[in-house]
Amino acid sequence: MSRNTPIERVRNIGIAAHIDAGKTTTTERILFYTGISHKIGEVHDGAATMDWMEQEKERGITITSAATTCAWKEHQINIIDTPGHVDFTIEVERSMRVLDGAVAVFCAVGGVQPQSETVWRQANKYRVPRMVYVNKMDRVGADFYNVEKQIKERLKANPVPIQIPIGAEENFKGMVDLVTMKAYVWEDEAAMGSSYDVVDIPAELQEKAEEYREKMVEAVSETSDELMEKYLGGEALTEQEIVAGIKAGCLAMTMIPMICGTSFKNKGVQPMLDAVVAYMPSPIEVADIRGEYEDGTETIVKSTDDGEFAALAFKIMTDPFVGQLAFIRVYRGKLESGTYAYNSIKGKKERVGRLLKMHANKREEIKMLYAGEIGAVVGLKDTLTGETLTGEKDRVILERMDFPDPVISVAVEPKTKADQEKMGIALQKLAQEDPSFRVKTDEESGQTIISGMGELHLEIIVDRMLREFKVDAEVGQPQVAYRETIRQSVEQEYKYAKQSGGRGQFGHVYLRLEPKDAGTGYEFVNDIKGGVIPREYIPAVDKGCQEAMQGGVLAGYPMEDVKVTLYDGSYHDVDSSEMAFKLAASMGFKEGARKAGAVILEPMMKVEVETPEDFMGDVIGDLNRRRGQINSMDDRSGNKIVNAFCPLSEMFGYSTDLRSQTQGRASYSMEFDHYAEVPKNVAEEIIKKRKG
Ligand SMILES: Nc1nc2c(ncn2[C@@H]2O[C@H](COP(=O)(O)OP(=O)(O)OP(=O)(O)O)[C@@H](O)[C@H]2O)c(=O)[nH]1
Repeated sequence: MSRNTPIERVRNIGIAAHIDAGKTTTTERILFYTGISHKIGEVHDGAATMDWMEQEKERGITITSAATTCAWKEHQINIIDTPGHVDFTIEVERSMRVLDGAVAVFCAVGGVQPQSETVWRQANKYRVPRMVYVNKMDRVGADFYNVEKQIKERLKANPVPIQIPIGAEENFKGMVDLVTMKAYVWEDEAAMGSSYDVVDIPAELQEKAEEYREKMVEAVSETSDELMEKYLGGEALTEQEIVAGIKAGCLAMTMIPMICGTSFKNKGVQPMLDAVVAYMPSPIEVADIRGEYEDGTETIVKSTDDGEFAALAFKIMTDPFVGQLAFIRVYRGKLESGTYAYNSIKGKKERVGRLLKMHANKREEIKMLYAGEIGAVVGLKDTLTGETLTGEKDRVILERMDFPDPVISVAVEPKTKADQEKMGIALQKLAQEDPSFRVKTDEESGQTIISGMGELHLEIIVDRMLREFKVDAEVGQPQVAYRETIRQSVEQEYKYAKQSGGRGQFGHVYLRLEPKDAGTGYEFVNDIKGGVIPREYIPAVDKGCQEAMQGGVLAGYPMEDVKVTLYDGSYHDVDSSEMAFKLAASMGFKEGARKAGAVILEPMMKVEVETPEDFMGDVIGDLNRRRGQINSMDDRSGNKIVNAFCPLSEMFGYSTDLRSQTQGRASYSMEFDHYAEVPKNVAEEIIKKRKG
C-alpha cells in the first residue's frame, strides 16, 4: 500500500501564542477553510471544537495538545495545538519536539508579551522554524509595524514582512502580498470570508509595498551567494527564487516571514495556509532526530519511508469513547493497524489496535501511518509520553524528553469511601497522561498528595477528577515542594546491634556524607576494603541511605545532592543481615546529615511583571515583601518591566493581588527557575509547622 500524501507534502506545525492572541480562533478558521469543520465555533460562546475539554471552555484556555489533521492544496497539514499558559510549558515542550515548524500568533495590539517570550525561547531551544501571523488587525490600536519592531527588539529575531496590511482597525481590508505584488481584499462578510478578491495594489499603498518588497528581496538575497550576486548586479529575482529564498531563510531561522490578518473577522487565513505550505518545512527538510541503542551507541534517525518503523509517543490521553490513546509522530517507516510495535524503553512488545487520525470533530480510522505523519494509536498498554515505538529488530530509542520535577503539592481527600477507590484510578490515569504531574501517599498522614508545576495546573487536575471521573474530593492548601540538602562533609559511624533472645541483629557502618552541586542528585560509593563488610550487604547500605534521604532530617522533605561513601564497618557471622545493615545505614545517615549543616531549599520562580510606570513602586514594594530579588528593570513600549526571582511560597494568589494593586493594568508571567536555600527564620517556621 502506498501513501496518499507523499512525505514532501506533509506539514507538522504548531500554532504558538500567548493567551488571548487568538490561537483557538485561528485554528478554528483553518479547520473551517480546509473543509473539515462546517460551523465556526466561537471561543466566547464556548463551542470551539479544539477546546473540547469542559474546563478549557469555561476558562477559555487551551490546555491539551491535540493533533488535528487537515488538507490544503494537496498537502496534509497536521496541527499540533500548543498551550499559551506557563503552567503548561511541559505541554509546549512536548509539542515542540514533534512539530517541524510553527506559526507564532501575535495580537496586533498587545504585540510581544512576556509569555510570548517564553514560548519563543522554547522554539529556539528546539530549533523550530517559524513564521509570524499578526492577528486581530481589526482591533482598535492594531499596529503591524509595531509588532515587527517588538519582535526585533524583544525576541532578537529578524522578522521580514512578506505581506503588508491594507488599512487597520475597522478599516482593515486585507493585505498586499509582496511576493506577487497583488492585493488580497475581503469584501463579503456574509460568506465567512471564504472568498476574496485578488486586485491591484491600492495607489496609496504602492510606495510602501515597494519599500517593503525591497527589504524582503534584500533579505532573500542574503540566503545564498547566487542570489546575492544577482541582487548586487541589479538583476531582478524571479518569483520562484524569492519563494525558495524565503523558505531557505525560514528553515535556517535567519528570517521570520511575517504576515497578518484577523481570524475573527475572517480575513487572512487562506493566505496563511498558502504560506504554511510554501515556507514551513516538510518532515524531510528538518534536522534528523537523534537516537541511541540500549548499549549506548548513538545513531541518527532520518525521516524516510524506508527502513524500520520508529515513532515517538508524545501524548497519552484517555478518551471517554475509545479508551487510552497514544499520539505518535512517525519518523521512519510505517505502522499498520492490528500489528505489533516494540517499546524500546520498556523492552516490551505492544499490540497496535486501531490507528486514528484526529480531526477537530471526528476521528478517522486509518490502516497505516507513514513516515512524517501524526496519529493516535488505540490499545497500547504500557507506553507513556516520551517513549519510543519501533520495529522489533531495530529497537532504537529516540531522544528523550525532559520533564521538570513538580514544585507544588496539594493534599486531596476523597469525600466518601466510594470516592476513595475511584480517586485512585482517576489520579493514576491523569498521571499517565501528564508526566509533570505526580501522585503519592504521605506516609505519616496517609493523605494522597498530588504535585505539579503550578497552582493552576493542580486546579485543573482536581477539576478533571470531578468532571471526568466523578470523584468528589476536598482539596487542602497548596504546599511548596521543599527539599533538603547538606552544606558540610561529615564522617559518621553507626552500629546497629540488637540482642532480643534468639538471633540478634548486627550491622556496623562508617559513612562519609558530602554535599554535591545543585541538581546532581544522590551518589553512593562503596569504598570497603578487605571485606570488612561482605559484598552481599552493600546494596542494603545504599538502600538504607536512599530511604533516609526520602524523609529528610529537618522537616521531612526529601534530601538531594548528597554523596555517600561507605568506607569502613564490621559484621557478625551469625547476627548480621541485610535488614540490620539497612537500618544501620539509614540511622547513620540521619545522624550524620543532622551534623552536616542540613538546610531547606525552596523553589524560586522567575517572575516578570509588566506594569505602567505609575504602579512600579507598588509592584516592587510588594515583590520585596514577598522576599523577591529584583534582577532588572527595563522599559517596554511605555511600560516598565520588572524581572525578579521570588520564592514560590510567597506567590500564592499573586494574580489577584497584582490586579487589585494596579487596577488590572499590570500583567505577569512566572515559571520555575531553580532551588535556593531558605533564610534561617523562614526555615524555623517551616520546621515548626511540620513538627507541630
Ligand atoms: N477583534 C478580534 N478578536 C479576536 C480575533 N481573533 C480572536 N479574537 C478574540 O480574542 C479572544 C481570544 O481568542 P482565542 O482564539 O481564544 O485565543 P487563544 O490564543 O486561543 O487563547 P487561549 O486558548 O486562552 O490560549 C476571543 O474572545 C476571540 O474572539 C481577531 O482577529 N480580532
